[in-house]
Amino acid sequence: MIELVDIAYVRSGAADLAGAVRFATEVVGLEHVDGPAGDTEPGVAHLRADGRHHCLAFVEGASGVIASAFTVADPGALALAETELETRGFTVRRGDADEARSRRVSEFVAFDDPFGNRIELVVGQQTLARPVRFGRGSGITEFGHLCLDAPDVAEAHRFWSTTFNVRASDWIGDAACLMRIDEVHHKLAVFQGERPGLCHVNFQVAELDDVFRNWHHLQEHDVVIEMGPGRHPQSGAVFLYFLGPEGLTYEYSYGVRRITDEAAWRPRYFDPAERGSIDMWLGPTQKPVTQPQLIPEGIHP
Ligand SMILES: O=C(O)c1cccc(O)c1O
Ligand SMILES: [Fe+2]
Repeated sequence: MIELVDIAYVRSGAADLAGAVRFATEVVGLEHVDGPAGDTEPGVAHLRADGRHHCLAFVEGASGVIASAFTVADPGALALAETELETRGFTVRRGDADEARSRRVSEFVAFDDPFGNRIELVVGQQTLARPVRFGRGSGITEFGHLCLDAPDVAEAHRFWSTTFNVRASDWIGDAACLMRIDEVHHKLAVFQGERPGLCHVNFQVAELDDVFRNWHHLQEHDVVIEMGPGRHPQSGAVFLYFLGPEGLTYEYSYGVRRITDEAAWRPRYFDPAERGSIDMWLGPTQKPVTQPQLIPEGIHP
């Protein structure tokens, strides 16, 4: 059993790197760590939400997720994880020094999950001591969770829960499984999708008001709201999903449940066919984009 400590980052390709960074800072509110004053690395931009050096890295190139990363405790744990994954039949690759530097970690290994999602396990993720210089006052407090796509959610849960210290917190039938690695209701989710991929990245905000302020801000800037504001019956969080450049879906949420009595928690099974199973406020599940011409260049892929 491999012990995951936390989520670390998502690394994603950006065909228009400057556009992806502009959206992440000016719209989402993240800090561009290696902006004009930072140490620049050609073709890579690091975005920060909390103490971590970054939780999102854009790499100039084809759009789409490159890897999703989790922290393990120390180099010994990483070495054990490497052996364990190889024993289970996975091809595991050690990152080289340049790759580790770009990720601001001391060491990492990479492998593909059974569905083809590239996963990286890291140690020594850099922490920045200075406060986050948020690009906008969106109220972000931290990188909340990442959500992967897989064609078979039950099989994905089986993989994650038997290989790692990952437990199901709640199910939405065979459409989704929300999984925890610590007290937070979920830091990893898997949604049913035809292909592997990144379903969304989530950022927690400080107040309920931030969700609604952000909603207005996004609307004023003609950002495509995919769903919300609404309330997830699973984590209890008030949420807002919106579409960024390069096809990346972001989620703000406030008020995610913490599971403090680990022994007492039983995962619940919500029915994806029930209208309130994703949004207990019964909002529309997808806002149709009726006027795509209103979406400015660089905001929508
Ligand atoms: O927070 C949740 O409970 C949740 C539920 C369904 C889908 C999500 O993305 C979530 O974050
Ligand atoms: Fe989510």
